Amino acid sequence: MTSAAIAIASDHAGYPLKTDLVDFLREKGFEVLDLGTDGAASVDYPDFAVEMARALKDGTASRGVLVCGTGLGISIAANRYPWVRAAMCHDVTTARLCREHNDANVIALGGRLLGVEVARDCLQTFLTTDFGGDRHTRRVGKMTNPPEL
Ligand SMILES: O=C(CO)[C@H](O)[C@H](O)COP(=O)(O)O
Repeated sequence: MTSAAIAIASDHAGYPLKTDLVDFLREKGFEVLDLGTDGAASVDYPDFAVEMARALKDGTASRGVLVCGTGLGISIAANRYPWVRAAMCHDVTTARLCREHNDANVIALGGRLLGVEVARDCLQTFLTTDFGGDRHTRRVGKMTNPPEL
């Protein structure tokens, strides 16, 4: 892990889990960049995915955590940006493999689907698992620079 902050963002549906994960990250000693949302009022998850993409692009964050109701919409939105590899994870195996094989730099979690303990375990695994390199480097490169169609 680099020393840059871990960015975290959610919509209203992900806000309760985000609040817990901010505490978890701080307990673990990480610097946390909380990009919102800041309460239960209904918001649009793509707006927070954009802020995550911005934080990763300008280097204020090295990794990110995104939470919406399912983890689906906010990961789809973040993955519109080629430097974002957001992986929707629902257990520690997907959290491990998204790092080993995909070099994911963002974990996306479903705040309405996951219990807090499972989400914390996923995040811990995501943050402590290294990219495997080798053949996976070539494949990640193809995602970062896809052919023009
Ligand atoms: O999971 C999500 C996107 O994938 C959103 O959190 C969900 O769609 C929000 O729904 P609602 O506006 O009904 O609270």
